[in-house]
Amino acid sequence: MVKMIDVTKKYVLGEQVIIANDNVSFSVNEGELCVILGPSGAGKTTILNILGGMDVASSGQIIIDDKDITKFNSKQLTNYRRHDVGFVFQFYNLMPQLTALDNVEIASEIGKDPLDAKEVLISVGLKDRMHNFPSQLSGGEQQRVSIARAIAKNPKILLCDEPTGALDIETGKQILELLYNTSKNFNKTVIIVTHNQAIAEIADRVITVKNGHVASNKHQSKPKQIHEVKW
Ligand SMILES: Nc1ncnc2c1ncn2[C@@H]1O[C@H](COP(=O)(O)OP(=O)(O)OP(=O)(O)O)[C@@H](O)[C@H]1O
Repeated sequence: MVKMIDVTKKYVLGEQVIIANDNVSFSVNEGELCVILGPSGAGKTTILNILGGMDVASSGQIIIDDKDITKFNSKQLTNYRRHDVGFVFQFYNLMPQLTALDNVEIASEIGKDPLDAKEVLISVGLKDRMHNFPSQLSGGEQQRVSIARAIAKNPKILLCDEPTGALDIETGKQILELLYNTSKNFNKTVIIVTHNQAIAEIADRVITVKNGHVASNKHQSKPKQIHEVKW
């Protein structure tokens, strides 16, 4: 369902050419939770940005549901970002002047087949906090809002860049559990980028990235449960 084939991304800075992704190939199935693991600078965020249509590959193909998004024009790419992809970031990126509910509704309204914003907020455990502003919520609660925002527009794929990076261990585990349940209950493909090895233990698939290329791609038939993971 999500397939990268020989994707290379080069950044040209004057005389300098930086190869952020070097012939990256992998695929992730529908409903899988995939962790892309690697050290700082390995090229993880670049992969996520290219998959999400926020950056363009220098070469290669990105097949999403049998369509090559590298062939999309800018309107098709905007539609793809709008309808097919949900993003979750390390620092939530919520709109501070809007309540949790409004933050989720504003995103769901642009979806073709959105889920009910209130129901999604209830499903992420925020039944009693949906009328609060982001500044009135803890980091973990804000991340739940941002996940609800991504889920509510009912995309095919959730792309998460260090979603637990700003959270303590326990809150981070709750967020991972939520992402795992999202992949299973909503049958979404969830891709998480992280440098935290422990997170990889809960994944259906672990893709390790080093110096811009895929060093390993492992399917885990029995991933660990969140409570078994230590970091
Ligand atoms: N816009 C850009 N212009 C030039 N170089 C870039 C740009 N974006 C990323 N790079 C370079 O590409 C390489 C991969 O960066 P990327 O952000 O994908 O790594 P990462 O694995 O996500 O790192 P981190 O975990 O630190 O976020 C790095 O060397 C980075 O400096």
